[in-house]
Amino acid sequence: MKIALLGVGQAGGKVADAILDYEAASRADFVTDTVAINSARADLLGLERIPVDRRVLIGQSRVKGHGCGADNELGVTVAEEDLDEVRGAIDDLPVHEVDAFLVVAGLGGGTGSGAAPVIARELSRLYTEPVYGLGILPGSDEGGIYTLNAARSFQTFVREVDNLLVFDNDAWRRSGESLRGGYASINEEIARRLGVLLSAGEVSEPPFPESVVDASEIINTLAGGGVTTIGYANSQLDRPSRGLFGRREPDPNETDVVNRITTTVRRATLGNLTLPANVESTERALVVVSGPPQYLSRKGIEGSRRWLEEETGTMEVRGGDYPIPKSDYVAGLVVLSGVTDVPRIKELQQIGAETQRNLKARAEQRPEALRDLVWDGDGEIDPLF
Ligand SMILES: Nc1nc2c(ncn2[C@@H]2O[C@H](COP(=O)(O)OP(=O)(O)OP(=O)(O)O)[C@@H](O)[C@H]2O)c(=O)[nH]1
Repeated sequence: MKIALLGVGQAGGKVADAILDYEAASRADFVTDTVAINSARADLLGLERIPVDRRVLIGQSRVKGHGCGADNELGVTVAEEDLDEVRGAIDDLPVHEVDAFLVVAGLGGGTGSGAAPVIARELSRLYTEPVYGLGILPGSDEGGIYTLNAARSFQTFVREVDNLLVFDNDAWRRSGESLRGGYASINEEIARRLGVLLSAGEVSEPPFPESVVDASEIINTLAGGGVTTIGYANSQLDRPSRGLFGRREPDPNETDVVNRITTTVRRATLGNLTLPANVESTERALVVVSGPPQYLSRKGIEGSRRWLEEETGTMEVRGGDYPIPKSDYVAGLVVLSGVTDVPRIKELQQIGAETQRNLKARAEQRPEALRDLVWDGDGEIDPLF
């Protein structure tokens, strides 16, 4: 699937950069064009892969290139005010070569959280191609305001896109990974998952897939809107070295191949989702199995599809393969689209609502508290003027 990629805010830009890294390392060409949009000049300068002339600074007259400081209403305002600048960049996109748009942003801050839904709405207004969002949820240790921002942006973003793919920074941390050392490894993980999905149907040299996951398979899986979570797992291959004279590797046993695929797909679905969700609440699903061609099997993929049908209770499960000859592992990627039972979103909304109540109550008490602080109780002290 060919996409136009728009990274909004710092997280959006960095994840877009990571997706371009993945593309450069893979055999496929799936990003037609990229645009980074931010209100912080330094964040735009820090990007590596997105071309300099595809970086758009918004909100300069209001925030002077310093970002929105986790104020996502300001994020909305600067995007709306500078929509012409954004439109200018979008106008340059070779839209005839694009199957869909992908707008990426961290939902906890100001710029990405506020501007991404505005940009998605504008893309939907201008083009007939689907507009997907990739929203990153903040870690729960980031604090109330980030959670409230994410809860508000989530509601709006879901409404403005054709489907919102969600990645929860918290789920990554709970899986035992650390957020320390920056977000580099988490961004690589996001890029890998999207990369496998989007590049599977865009292989330009043999071996070609037996069962191609093309753009229409992805679009049909994401049709109907809502929220999507993506599972991924891989199984390391113990491949014999080729020896001095490049002996051909013996073909693996068929039963082992099938078992490896089905186990990997189960692991991807049950323990490794970008947003933990009750699998039974899935509306549509898609499975892609990648690896060296001799480790891919129609029987294995069919078995995984059937297993997913049973597990999700939906009959709409699509599937295909993505041969990568030099890969050292077999990977299973599972897209669960239209999930509705997602405890983390409920938690986010609950904490967000508490934070909002707390902020409102404090704002109401503040004028009186400040008056008490500034004026001496008996009014004996005269102000200067
Ligand atoms: N996965 C991932 N998450 C990130 C990254 N950087 C920030 N985040 C998350 O995204 C949220 C928003 O942060 P930023 O993207 O820096 O914020 P912004 O959209 O630029 O907005 P302002 O800085 O407030 O103008 C944070 O609360 C983090 O949860 C990143 O590189 N990767």
